[in-house]
Formats: sequence, structure tokens, C-alpha cells
Amino acid sequence: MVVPSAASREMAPESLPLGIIPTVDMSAPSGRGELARRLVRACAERGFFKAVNHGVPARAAARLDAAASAFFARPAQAKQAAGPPDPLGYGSRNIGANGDVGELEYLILHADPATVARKARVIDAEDPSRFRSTRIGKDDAKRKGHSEHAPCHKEPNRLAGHWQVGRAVICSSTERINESVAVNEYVDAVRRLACRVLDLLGEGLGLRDPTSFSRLISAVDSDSLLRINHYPTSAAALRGPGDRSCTAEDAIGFGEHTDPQILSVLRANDVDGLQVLLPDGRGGGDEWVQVPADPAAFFINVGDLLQALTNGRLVSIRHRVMASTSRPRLSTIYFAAPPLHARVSALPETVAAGTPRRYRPFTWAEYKKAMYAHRLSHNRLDLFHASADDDAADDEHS
Ligand SMILES: C=C1C[C@]23C[C@@]1(O)CC[C@H]2[C@@]12CC[C@H](O)[C@@](C)(C(=O)O1)[C@H]2[C@@H]3C(=O)O
Ligand SMILES: O=C(O)CCC(=O)C(=O)O
Ligand SMILES: [Fe+2]
Repeated sequence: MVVPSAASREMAPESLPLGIIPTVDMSAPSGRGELARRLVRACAERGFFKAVNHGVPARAAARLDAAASAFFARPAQAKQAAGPPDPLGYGSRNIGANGDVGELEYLILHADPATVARKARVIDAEDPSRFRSTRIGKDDAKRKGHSEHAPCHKEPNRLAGHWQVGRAVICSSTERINESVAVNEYVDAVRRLACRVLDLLGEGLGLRDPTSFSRLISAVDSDSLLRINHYPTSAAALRGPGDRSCTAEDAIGFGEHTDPQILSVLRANDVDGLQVLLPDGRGGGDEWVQVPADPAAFFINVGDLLQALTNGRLVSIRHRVMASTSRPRLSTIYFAAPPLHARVSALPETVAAGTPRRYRPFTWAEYKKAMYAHRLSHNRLDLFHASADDDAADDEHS
């Protein structure tokens, strides 16, 4: 495992040194064109980058963290009432339904407010009043929805929902402008960041419609998720007394995998643990590189669908989390996904005689079905490789 020395250095325009995790300044100090080029290079050579000056208000992140921490501090029985993850909801140690385990507990929520509200009723049926929204100050209302960044194509939320974890209220509402919510406020902000990154990637790749990617994730019926992971200090706390099945040295927090969706936008507290698999540059294969924690930054990675949409030009990176023994790690990941019925197929600009179609077209629903049928570490895109017949059909078509 490698700990990069200069991982947080702003990326040089001409080269991407091996073993280094690119840092991209989203405020575009060198102009939009240069920002687009840097993002394409980071996503093509690494599939991963650290975004600084990203425009997501620290306050939105702090509110969500406070609510999440309050939830994870509740007694196990209370948390279990929000589970098991089906696949949404609260889970502990078990990841997915195929035998994967990790030293963590988590909440998986649909990013759509109506789904959050439905789940909330299940979580806290006894006391629906706890799902009330909180009223916030006028300044928040003014800030809400006013981004200095390029617009995203999301239609306004039509549905209201409220959700509470612990004593902190996480709710969503469009009933009144001066009502706001930790989850929705956060999701709105990270979705905007994701859209901005995707539009810039579209521009950098020279797509005829540079908004092709962001349109997929900003559709009203997008299937995006929000996941909050909590890795406690003592892994034994999750397993119960007497279980010595895993030592501190080999404790895997979240096993290696690629993210299936289009783009993942991750933020964590100041506890290390995230690692990415990168080529060692000496021809010796890949090695795990530690990603130094930075609570003020976002870590953004390409998902399987973006790899498929770009015909492999942008790469979905393998990553994992090692459990820490010193302090608990809290991370929040927004998985930007298209609607279930969306057809995922390499964009024409990425297919040429020398770079034939690598994957056969599929819908996100088909991909999800395959993903839930396999282990975490499975290379799911391999299941969708194009056959010689698909190539022939392509030739006929063109
Ligand atoms: C073992 C599994 C958990 C997972 C669904 C799967 O069958 C394979 C992909 C896993 C993953 C990894 C990224 C995200 O954390 C996640 C929510 C996703 O979309 O795919 C998880 C799934 C999960 O925990 O339900
Ligand atoms: O918790 C983390 O830091 C990352 C977890 C992760 O990769 C995931 O949930 O897909
Ligand atoms: Fe992941």
C-alpha cells in the first residue's frame, strides 16, 4: 500500500504523475476549457479526483453530518428499526445480499424526497410528528437554489417529505420556501456539483450535446442514492462481545469494488481509510494508494455506467475502505444514477473503427439486476461485453 506524498497538489496541466491522486480546483482559475481538460484527464487516467473549491456549502454538509451522527449514536435496536436494507434503509456489517461483510454500519436512502418520506414512515411509524420539517432562517431560504454554477436540468421537486434520524430532523419540503432539510439541501448541492462535473466532462470529450451525461442524472425519476457510512472505532462493537474473527490489522471497512452508477461524489470526516487501486507505473501491476482524508474536499469517481457511456474512455476505479482503529470514520456518498428505464449505450463520439463498441447496450434496470445478483468485488461490466455479433450489427447500422 502506498501513501502518496503530494496527493493534494493541484494537477499540472501537461502530465499526471503516477501514484498521484489528481486534485482539481473547481473554481476554474485557469478557465473553463482548461478545467474541462483536467477533468477528462483525471477521469480517463485515474477515474478519480479530489475536488476543491467545489461550491457545496459547508453548512449543508455539517447539518447532514450532525443528523447522521445523532442517528448512529442511537441504541442498536432503534437503528435496526430502519433496516434491514432492502436495499434501502439501515444495515450493519452485511453489505448487499451475497455474503459481503465490512466493519461498518450504514444508511442507504433514495435521493428522491418522496421515497425518503415513504421510508421515513416505516422508520418511525410510532411518532409521525418526528417527521416534521424544521423552519429555518430567511437567509437559508435565500441561499437555497441559488448556485453560482452552471444550471442543472433538474425540474423543481414536486413532492414533499420529511425524515428524522435521532434527535436531529432530516426533512424535505417544497410546501414552503423557508422550510429546508438536511438531506434535500445536501442532495441538491451535491447533485449540482455532479451535474457541473458531468457537463464539463461532456465538453472536454467534445460531445455534440455536452449535457448528455448530466441530463441522465437530473431527470425527475433518476434513481440516485445517498449512502451514509459509519465505521466505528472498535470493529468488535458491531460484531458483539467474544467475536475475534477479524483483527485490527486486517479489518476491511468496505471491500474492494467499483461503483455501478454514473458518478459518485464522496465526502468524509478527517479519518483516513479510503484507498484506490492504481497502476504502480513500474509494470508491476496495480497497488492500493491511500487517499489522505480531507473533510473540506469531495472525492469524485467515475462509475461503471460512465465507463460504458464513454466506451471505456473514462474508467470506473476500484476502491475500498480500511477500518480505522483510532477514530470513527463518517462518509457520505451521492451515487448519481439515471432513471431505471434509461438505455445505456456508448455515445457515438466515443465509437470509431479503431475503438469499437466495448459493451452491448443495456438499461440501468438490467444492470442493477445483475449488480444485486453478484458479490461486491465482481467486475459487473464484464457481464455486458459486446460480442462479435454486436459489432456486425453496428457496422450494418452505420
Ligand atoms: C454486494 C452488493 C452491495 C451493493 C450491491 C451489491 O450486490 C453489488 C454492488 C454494491 C454497491 C457498491 C456501491 C454502493 O455502495 C451500492 C449502494 C451500490 O449501488 O452498489 C452498493 C450496493 C448495496 O450496498 O446495496
Ligand atoms: O465509505 C467510504 O468512504 C466509501 C464507501 C464506498 O465506496 C461505497 O459506499 O460505495
Ligand atoms: Fe464505492
